[in-house]
Amino acid sequence: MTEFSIWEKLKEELSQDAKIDQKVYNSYISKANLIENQKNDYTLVVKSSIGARLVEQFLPNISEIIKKYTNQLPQIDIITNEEFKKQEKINNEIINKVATDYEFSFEHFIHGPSNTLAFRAAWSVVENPAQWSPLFIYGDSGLGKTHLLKAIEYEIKNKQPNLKVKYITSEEFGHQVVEAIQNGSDAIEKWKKDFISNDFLLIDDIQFLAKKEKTNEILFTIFNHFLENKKQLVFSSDKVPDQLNGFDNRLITRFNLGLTTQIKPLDLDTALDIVDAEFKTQGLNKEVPEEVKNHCAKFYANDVRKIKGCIRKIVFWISTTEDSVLDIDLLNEIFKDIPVVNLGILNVKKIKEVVSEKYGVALKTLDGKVRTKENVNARHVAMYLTREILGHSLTAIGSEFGGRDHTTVMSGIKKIENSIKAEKSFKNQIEALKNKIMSK
Ligand SMILES: Nc1ncnc2c1ncn2[C@@H]1O[C@H](COP(=O)(O)OP(=O)(O)OP(=O)(O)O)[C@@H](O)[C@H]1O
Repeated sequence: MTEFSIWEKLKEELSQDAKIDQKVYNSYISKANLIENQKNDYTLVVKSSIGARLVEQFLPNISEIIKKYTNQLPQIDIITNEEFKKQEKINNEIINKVATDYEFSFEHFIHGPSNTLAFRAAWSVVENPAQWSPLFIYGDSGLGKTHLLKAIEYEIKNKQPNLKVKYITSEEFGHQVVEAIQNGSDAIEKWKKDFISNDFLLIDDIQFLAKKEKTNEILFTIFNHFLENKKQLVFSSDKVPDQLNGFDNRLITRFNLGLTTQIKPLDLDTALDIVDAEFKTQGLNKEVPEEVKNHCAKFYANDVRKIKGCIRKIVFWISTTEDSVLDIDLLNEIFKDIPVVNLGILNVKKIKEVVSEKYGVALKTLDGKVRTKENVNARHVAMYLTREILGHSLTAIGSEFGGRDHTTVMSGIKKIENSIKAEKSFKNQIEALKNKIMSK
């Protein structure tokens, strides 16, 4: 018998019990709910605290009736609706927190050549707090910076609960500073005190605090406190400290004081491991052909978020379309509305082939160091088209074109953009190349 039917039975019997005041029954017992927490352990939820007190005196009667149905004397707690809602909220928060936190743990961070340094740096912060402070992790969007910050938070919270750790996005940080400032000097001091009481402070996407003078001033004092007291700071950003515009120089110098580490676009093996893990997480009970995995990994190696999105889409498609065969043709079908995701056709190699043919330069010189005018122009065009068609990040393009840094890539792309603006014939030439690549 479920707790619901027990309760319905109980109410029937209680309503006929001469020892129970009818007013108490009508106002409270008939409107209460009985919840079974575990076997033989119940919570009776009553609408108000007065009601709870009145019903309490009938607990022995209620227990006896339950025993008639379960053969055991139950444990019953009485709480009010309000208390119940609060408790339920806390329980839900705990459940959600555990689920999301665990997803972002070190165990779930797949590492290989492209991100292993950042992974090890994050882990060393957990093992030897403050030895490397601040730790500054930078890299393009979707490559796991937040994941590593949250993994540090998860690890400290669960394994070293004596240490206090605070993870915060820079937007939230800025928002809290503004709110505290609006509430006056006592509020800002109280807020700062609370902040510096942490042993670990992890601020995500610090680039969003650029040009926020007052917030940066406060960050500066918090920063100094952490350094002076040998506590751990961790920042993530999309750029190295020296390229962060809109920050005071004294903050940039401090960002550089500890350990700075990059997460690079994924190498193929790491991307493939992530693809495998994501297919497993999504619960696809079908063999995934190597060529499909390869395409997902290669195409999205510059953003894990996109790898995950792509796999979710594939799994959804497979689970809703009967008899579909998971192969490259199916991928092209799934992603046909997004031309750049035409997985069977487009990749950097194809772009390089079309460009080298057009300008009559050898394919390998596009990655090389030869700086004749023709080679440099062809290289810049190929980089520009890689950005334009595939949407790869500057850093990714740098590694795809012979290990160049992203500023070199940026200036090459800029030159092509300027020429497109200045010369109609050049613009047409680039358009024609683009069409050729897209239709290849
Ligand atoms: N190496 C990895 N192993 C497993 N999952 C990863 C890895 N890198 C990233 N992810 C997952 O990819 C998604 C995006 O990662 P995350 O939010 O950490 O990126 P980010 O670098 O902080 O991006 P942004 O700069 O846009 O905030 C998350 O679901 C994260 O768990």
